[in-house]
Amino acid sequence: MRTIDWVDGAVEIIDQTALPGDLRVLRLHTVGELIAAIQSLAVRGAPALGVAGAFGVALAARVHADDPGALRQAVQRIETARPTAVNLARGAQRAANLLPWGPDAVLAEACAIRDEEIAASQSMAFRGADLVTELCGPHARLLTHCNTGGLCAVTIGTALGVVGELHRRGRLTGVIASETRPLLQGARLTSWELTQWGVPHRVAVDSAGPFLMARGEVDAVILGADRICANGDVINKIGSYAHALGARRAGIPFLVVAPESTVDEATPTGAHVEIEDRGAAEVTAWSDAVNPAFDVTPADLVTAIVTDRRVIRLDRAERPRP
Ligand SMILES: CSC[C@@H](O)[C@@H](O)C(=O)COP(=O)(O)O
Repeated sequence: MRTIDWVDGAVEIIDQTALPGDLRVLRLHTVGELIAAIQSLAVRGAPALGVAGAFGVALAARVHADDPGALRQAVQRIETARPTAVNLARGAQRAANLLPWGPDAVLAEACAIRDEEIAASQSMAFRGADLVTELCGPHARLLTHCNTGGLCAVTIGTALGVVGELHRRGRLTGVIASETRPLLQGARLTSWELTQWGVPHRVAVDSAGPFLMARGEVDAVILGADRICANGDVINKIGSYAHALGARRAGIPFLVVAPESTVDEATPTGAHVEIEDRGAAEVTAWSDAVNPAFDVTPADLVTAIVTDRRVIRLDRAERPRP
């Protein structure tokens, strides 16, 4: 089942706010509905956001075919619906480049982006599984953060795709999914996906990760990215940096799996990236709160980045942009 697709003139998504209780499909007919789905995290995760951005422009191209001003405004609203994952603006912009050739050309480009993400997921799963075995030996116990499965992409996923591939190869001896406060992408979504795939796993509270590593219960941390900067800084779900510090202290690899569509060679470092602030309400109803949705893991804490085309060994001074 695909997380996001174009079906009979509308965008269909799995509503990730309803999981794990309900597996519900939403049909989005307008740019407004699509933006609301992005902002509520009904569709989320960097690769899926790239596809959503492109399909959003395909929707806009149909509705505003005769109104260039409204079309431009719709594209801009889609690109900026969430700020941190580079895929969203990139996917929207790629589809928007086809606007002069009409709505069918835009839709074809959006479908190409969808298909490229499916191929990228498959490629990362193989490449990442090989690297985990190289670094950790024939049997690995992995800790993952946030949700990086098929739900964050179109199918398969990024880091969780590697976990699934290692399971298929019989090379996995344990998975810990950190619950990922406050919206519980790990406890709700990763746990649901691993259950669907038949992968035994346990959920840990976020703050337990570094201690479990220190106690020798984890062979590597593996997670995704919303943006990878030219110097190798990794922007990902809040809590990733703490896991990187724990991994460095425990002396285990910290692996980032993300498609090339997430590598932003135009952004020099994490200091240049807007970190989404999702407001206090998601954290607590009874006291003030600060709620940054992502953090920056400095490049020197990252062992390797696995994309669909390359393995960048940051521990050997390689960088996304040489
Ligand atoms: C390749 S998925 C990697 C990231 O997009 C994922 O870990 C993440 O941080 C998603 O954040 P979310 O706020 O759920 O969209």
